[in-house]
Amino acid sequence: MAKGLLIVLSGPSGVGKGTVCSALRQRVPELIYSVSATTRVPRFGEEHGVNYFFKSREQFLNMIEQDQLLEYAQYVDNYYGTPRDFVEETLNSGRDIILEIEVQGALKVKEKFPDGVFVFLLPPSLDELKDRIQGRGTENQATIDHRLSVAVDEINLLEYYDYAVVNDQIDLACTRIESIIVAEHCKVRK
Ligand SMILES: Nc1ncnc2c1ncn2[C@@H]1O[C@H](COP(=O)(O)OP(=O)(O)OP(=O)(O)O)[C@@H](O)[C@H]1O
Ligand SMILES: Nc1nc2c(ncn2[C@@H]2O[C@H](COP(=O)(O)O)[C@@H](O)[C@H]2O)c(=O)[nH]1
Repeated sequence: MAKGLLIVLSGPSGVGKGTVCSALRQRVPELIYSVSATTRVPRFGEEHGVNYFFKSREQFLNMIEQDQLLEYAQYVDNYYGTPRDFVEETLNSGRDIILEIEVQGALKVKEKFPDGVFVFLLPPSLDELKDRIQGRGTENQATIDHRLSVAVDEINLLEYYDYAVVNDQIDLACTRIESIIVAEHCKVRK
């Protein structure tokens, strides 16, 4: 059986990865979502096992030690990582999986899965990025400033990705990513 596609969606904080990914999953229900582990505290309405597996620092370090993570990164004040077994089992069963992760982690995944499809989501402008992250209202000002301060360095790593998608409108960004997935399925593998 052919393996599924590994799709990695990255981009700076506040660009709309979560929003676009949710909309994409509504349109492509067979697309499996990789739930990450994190040491970040849950935001209002977030659920363990749905949005993230929320872990203590000790539990997270234990997952690293047990080699349970495909990749992990320290981003701003917390750890984030992708549980390995779920990704491998999904791909081996022939289903496509999407990882919504930051750039350091995405580049580690690329080393392990060079055949993955790496999509970078871009904001229409840096001012719009700032407005979106501020407008979400989930982080304090110091965290927002920290996240924005790494955003330009993250965008500078765009060249390591296969596709750049501008998230100007959610529906359009989804259509672009859906088209990429269709094209990747039609690709002649050599
Ligand atoms: N195309 C868009 N136009 C306007 N607002 C948008 C668009 N896409 C997302 N947003 C808004 O921008 C904010 C940030 O979106 P979202 O939380 O999805 O970003 P993210 O990239 O997942 O952020 P993080 O990496 O911090 O988790 C949200 O309030 C969301 O509603
Ligand atoms: N390297 C990884 N990055 C991840 C993972 N899961 C999420 N993320 C990214 O972290 C930042 C911050 O997320 P937030 O939920 O606190 O706003 C964002 O860019 C996420 O995409 C992961 O498993 N590995």
